[in-house]
Amino acid sequence: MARPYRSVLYIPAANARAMEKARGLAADAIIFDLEDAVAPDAKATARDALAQALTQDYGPRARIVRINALSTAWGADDARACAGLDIDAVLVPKVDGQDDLDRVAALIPDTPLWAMMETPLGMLNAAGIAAHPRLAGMVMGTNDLAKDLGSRFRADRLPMMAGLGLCLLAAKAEGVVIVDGVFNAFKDEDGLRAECEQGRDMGFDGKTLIHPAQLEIANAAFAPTEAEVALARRQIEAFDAATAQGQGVAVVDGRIVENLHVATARQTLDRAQAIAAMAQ
Ligand SMILES: CC(C)(COP(=O)(O)OP(=O)(O)OC[C@H]1O[C@@H](n2cnc3c(N)ncnc32)[C@H](O)[C@@H]1OP(=O)(O)O)[C@@H](O)C(=O)NCCC(=O)NCCSC(=O)C[C@H](O)C(=O)O
Ligand SMILES: [Mg+2]
Repeated sequence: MARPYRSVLYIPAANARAMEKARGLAADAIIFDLEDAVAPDAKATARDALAQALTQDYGPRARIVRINALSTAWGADDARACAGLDIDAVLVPKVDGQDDLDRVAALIPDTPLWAMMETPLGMLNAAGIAAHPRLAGMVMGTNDLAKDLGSRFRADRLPMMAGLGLCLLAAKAEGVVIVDGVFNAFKDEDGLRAECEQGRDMGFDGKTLIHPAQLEIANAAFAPTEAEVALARRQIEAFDAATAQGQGVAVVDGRIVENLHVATARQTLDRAQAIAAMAQ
């Protein structure tokens, strides 16, 4: 992961004030939304407002545009408009399979694609979607998924686990970024913190967010803690010392450290470094 994606903030492209405000917010990435957060009558003006907003400097924050599906009246125009924008990725909603990405790729020559993972078919085809040559990231769409599953919202997200797990496996197998779905109750800090911790434990790179008040909690949850960074350094030092003496295993805090643990430790340090670079 060359850059962090702890906090990925949705902003309706019809909301000029929010797009301006985001230039100073502590988000690792921004999703400028032309899809569900924009009313049908506002789609065309939102597209124009977005093009204007993207002439501004968003600093180190990744800029991602969520277009409408090509099956809608707006999708093709959104895709063509993206081809001329200075952005990091185009996010395609309701991806069921590779064909959906092929169709968008044909309209947008070079920009990396991200996929909204939010339909039952998308879950079942996650491996193929992750393997698409233009795909660079996946975003869980847990609201649409719950709608299609007919599932209830639960704090432990048990009904979501099969879908979350399939998408995580697919993303990790292909080495693409994967961020968790939104937490709708944006004033419930404890609920958000718990869901971020769960997502971090599962292996997500970060969380999609709907309000600036959610940024701090997600940024903290998906960053390595000071203790994790310190442990990673000690593991690397201990392993280096062990190998210098011809041994393949070290022991730190009563636990073995082998080369695979060193790989994880290096990832932790790389992640901490990428996060520190965001603040500069
Ligand atoms: C949820 C909101 C409608 C709340 O808006 P509002 O009532 O304006 O909130 P506040 O008054 O508390 O706002 C305080 C200030 O923060 C700015 N603000 C608010 N939201 C954002 C934002 N997302 N990005 C940047 N800035 C934001 C306000 O402008 C205020 O600024 P100031 O004037 O300086 O005080 C609103 O937060 C909102 O619209 N959120 C985004 C909703 C959205 O994008 N939804 C679609 C994505 S979720 C989804 O589709 C999931 C997926 O597809 C799935 O299936 O699960
Ligand atoms: Mg959705």
